[in-house]
Amino acid sequence: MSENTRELVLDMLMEVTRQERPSHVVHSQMLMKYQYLEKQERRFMSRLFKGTLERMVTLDYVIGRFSSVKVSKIKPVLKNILRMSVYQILYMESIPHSAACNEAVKLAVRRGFKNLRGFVNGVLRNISRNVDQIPWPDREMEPELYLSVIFSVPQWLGSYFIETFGFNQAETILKDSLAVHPVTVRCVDEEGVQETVKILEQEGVKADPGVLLPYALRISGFDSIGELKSFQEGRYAVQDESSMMVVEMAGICRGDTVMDVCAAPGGKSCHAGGKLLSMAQGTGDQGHVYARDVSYEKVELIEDNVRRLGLPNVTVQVRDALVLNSEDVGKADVVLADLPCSGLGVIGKKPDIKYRITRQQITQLAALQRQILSVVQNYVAPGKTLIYSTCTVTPEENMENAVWFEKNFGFKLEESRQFFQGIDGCDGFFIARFRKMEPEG
Ligand SMILES: C[S@@+](CC[C@H](N)C(=O)[O-])C[C@H]1O[C@@H](n2cnc3c(N)ncnc32)[C@H](O)[C@@H]1O
Repeated sequence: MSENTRELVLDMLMEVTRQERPSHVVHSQMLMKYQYLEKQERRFMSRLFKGTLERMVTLDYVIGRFSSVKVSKIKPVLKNILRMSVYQILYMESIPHSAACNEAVKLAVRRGFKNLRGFVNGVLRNISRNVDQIPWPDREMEPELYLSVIFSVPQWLGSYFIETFGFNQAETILKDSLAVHPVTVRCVDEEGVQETVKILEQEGVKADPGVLLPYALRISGFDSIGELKSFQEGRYAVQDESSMMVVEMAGICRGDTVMDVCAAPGGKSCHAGGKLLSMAQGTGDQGHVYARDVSYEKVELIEDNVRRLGLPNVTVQVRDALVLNSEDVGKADVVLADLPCSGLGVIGKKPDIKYRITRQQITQLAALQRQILSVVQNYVAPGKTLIYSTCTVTPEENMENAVWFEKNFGFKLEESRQFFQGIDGCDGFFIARFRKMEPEG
């Protein structure tokens, strides 16, 4: 790999660790921007970038064991150079240790740390010589530190998971977050899944069935999904099966009015719109989805998906879900409230979440969810449905909020499901379906 490739990865890591942009955005922009690079180089960059981020706590632990300077005292650029080099040494068998060390030293010099090249070289050579003697924490004696270091999560999060789920389930969830998973897609033509499989195979993509739904596929063996013709033609949408379950559980009927109050990038709105279209079956009764989000930037993401998937019955609007629209009161057959959350069900896909989230933010998010629910419940027509969902696993944001909602508003909790990554074969996700009570008399 060229020096330049490693330098690009360093820049990407700097952007994420300075909290300028989320990792999935930095990664997809890299794939778009460097389309001219060899496939092999782009794969190397993806692996090194994602791997280093995913394993950051683990890498810092190892650096800390072999460095004379405390990790917290190492300058951010040098720290990221060390992290990505230790990642190569520990996890990339095809890279000789000497190459990882030499390239790191050159990179440090190019970034103005000429006088620290001995330090970088020393730490990396020391790690390289002792890969088999790293003193990892003990699973039985130090369970919290063990989860933190082995599965690369902040220690408070490891402790929180143990407290909430017990050690074994916490370990299963965290282990799955580091596993390599195929990309899950929702076939738009639910009846034509086999045809989509054939088209994907012609593009050199492996497609396996999903575990929860017949129209879900797990695809792998491609570089960037945006470059696949089948994707550009709108044959499928990238969506986890847990998220597809939202529309499945909503019980949408022909001609329904659906309000998706936090819709970007439009996964569930597009699913609902497609379902309504296929239910219409030439009757012209296509129903309607109002897909809303808080900003123009967010709404543009929904528009892109609606356009690509060709859905005439989805209207995209900028709306703040915290502000009541009086003209919508009692108008919806289905309100989808897929609310902002801590995202702990998707830390495998978006590893920066696990480093940024705090215990206090979980509590704040649970309160925000309550606020939004108390506004958007007004849009549900009597006898109709509200779906509350999150891509997280914390009881505070999920079942506790569902119980609170049933207790405080005129709704009946009809069904709820909590999915766990590593247990249910999908992302960690929560869905609750409520029915609005009809007025008495
Ligand atoms: C979990 S995501 C929604 C994912 C989406 N339902 C999908 O399936 O593609 C939560 C969304 O809530 C939006 N959001 C946050 N606060 C909001 C508010 N006050 N009003 C409307 N949307 C908001 C965020 O911009 C974010 O896009």
